[in-house]
Amino acid sequence: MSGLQLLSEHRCFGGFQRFYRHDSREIGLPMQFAVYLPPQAEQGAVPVLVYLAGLTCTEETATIKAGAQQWAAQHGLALVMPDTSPRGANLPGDSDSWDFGVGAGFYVDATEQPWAAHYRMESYVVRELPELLKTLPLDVSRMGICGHSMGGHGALTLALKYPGVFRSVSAFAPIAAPGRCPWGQKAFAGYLGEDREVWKRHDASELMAQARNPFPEGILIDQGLADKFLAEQLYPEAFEAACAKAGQPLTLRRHAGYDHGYYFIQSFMADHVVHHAGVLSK
Ligand SMILES: N[C@@H](CCC(=O)N[C@@H](CSC=O)C(=O)NCC(=O)O)C(=O)O
Repeated sequence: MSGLQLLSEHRCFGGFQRFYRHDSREIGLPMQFAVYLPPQAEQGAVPVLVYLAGLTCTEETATIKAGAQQWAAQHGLALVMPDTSPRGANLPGDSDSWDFGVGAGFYVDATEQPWAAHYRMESYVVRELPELLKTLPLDVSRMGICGHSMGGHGALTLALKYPGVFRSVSAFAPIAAPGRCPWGQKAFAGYLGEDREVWKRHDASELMAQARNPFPEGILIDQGLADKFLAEQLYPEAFEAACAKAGQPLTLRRHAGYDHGYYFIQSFMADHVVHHAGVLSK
């Protein structure tokens, strides 16, 4: 018994788009996630690309808007799209703002009260989800991770913290230095407390500055230059500098005219799937 409840299944590019619900051990509440199984999964276990979405999103957002399934079908990659926070905890203030609490779990394990009991998105993504995925035709020894904005922060930090879990990493417009930006400072103070040394353990630019070329096949980041959040919230240049210091190959592409939304993500999704498929097929 996997404990997974299949909520819906839809034919999509020769494979299946599925939505699951389960009682989460780490979160202590029911959680939902989306899985795209490409046609190749009918022949055997396929590699997995985990996609972490941004603030205000659910497991459905990128499933509907990112246009990733067509490329995943071509390259034989499964897509796993989790939710962005616990839901139903009903903690005081958890729905007062769109950048903290519900829809804004920031992919960390909270240590502060009242968040610590349920806001455990790091352990959920890194430990519980792979165990659940083993019950599907998925090869969790070949997993990559990608994400957007808050999810880009999640993808970069979880890849850097758990290189044994994720073999490839990429991001769209990631919050690349959360310790320096209002979104990150608010989330880290709320979930982790005021100690900035603790924040550094969850900050992609700080983690990368201490690393030594952990992803020799490179990291891919796309960033729109018409992104309204770029100057105040994202700091790709901090991650770029940290990669240079660490000897980490980075392809950081800056695109004139593209904003922060899913039209931008759709435009470059094929390249991200190719990036991950190239690493995970070896
Ligand atoms: N409500 C906000 C906008 C919220 C927003 O733009 N969310 C982004 C992620 S931002 C960083 O994590 C997102 O992906 N939204 C979903 C979508 O469908 O675009 C505001 O008022 O500005």
